[in-house]
Amino acid sequence: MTVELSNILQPPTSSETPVILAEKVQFAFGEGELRKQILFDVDLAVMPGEIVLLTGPSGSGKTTLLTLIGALRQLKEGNLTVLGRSLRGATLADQLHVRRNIGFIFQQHNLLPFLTARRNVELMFELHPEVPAAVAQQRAEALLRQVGLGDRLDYYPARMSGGQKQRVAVARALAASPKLILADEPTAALDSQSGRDVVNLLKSLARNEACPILMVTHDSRVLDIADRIVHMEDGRIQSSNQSPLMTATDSSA
Ligand SMILES: Nc1ncnc2c1ncn2[C@@H]1O[C@H](COP(=O)(O)OP(=O)(O)OP(=O)(O)O)[C@@H](O)[C@H]1O
Repeated sequence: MTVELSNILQPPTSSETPVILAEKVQFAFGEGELRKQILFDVDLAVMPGEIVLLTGPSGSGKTTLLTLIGALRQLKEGNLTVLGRSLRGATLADQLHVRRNIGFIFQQHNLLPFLTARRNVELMFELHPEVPAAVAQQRAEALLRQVGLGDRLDYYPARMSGGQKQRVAVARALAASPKLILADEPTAALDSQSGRDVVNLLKSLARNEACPILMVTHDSRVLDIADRIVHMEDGRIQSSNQSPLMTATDSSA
């Protein structure tokens, strides 16, 4: 058997290492009598390039799990490794490393109202001072063109529709070439067509950059973008499946 030197010198390829690995994750809000456990023994692995949707009833713990994965909350029980960093008892430096490498998209676009579309996207690079301003400007402009807003570069959020604002949020999330996108109900505030446009854009841009996505959604209209759907109930993962569309496509092949 021939063993390539490059295989010896290099660590396992990233395709073999989960971007997110949660093992027996528990989480509770409050202390003592007010303690309320929200997550129970959550196991989840997301591989590079995967698009995984997290569904489940209101209050089942989806957002809580997403914020733990995004290093926006402190994990105390169980193990959670994101982008190669263990988040249990993580230092602030580790948390910041993980956050800097994630593109976040929320239900509300969270654009700054006093900045233009272009400046809202460029703002991401304040977390990356190593990127020269001219490069940041070019990247912001190119992404806004890719999301179909080449003619809105200097518009303020107040002059854009909900779908356009969410497209700016997609451009912003992808600006600094994140290694993971976490999206929480990104289509909830949008009409059906705008919602589809936003997730299709997100999918194609993320695919171009081989960036995995973990998206919380109640929106049955966008389930077909998923490689896999993970369903949560009462703080537990109930099932993990291929998307209905993929299953339908497979069986018709
Ligand atoms: N800061 C908090 N303090 C106390 N309890 C909280 C806090 N945030 C969320 N919860 C509770 O944790 C549970 C899970 O909330 P979470 O937002 O994770 O659910 P979800 O599945 O994302 O719900 P939805 O689909 O409605 O957004 C809920 O019972 C909620 O009331």
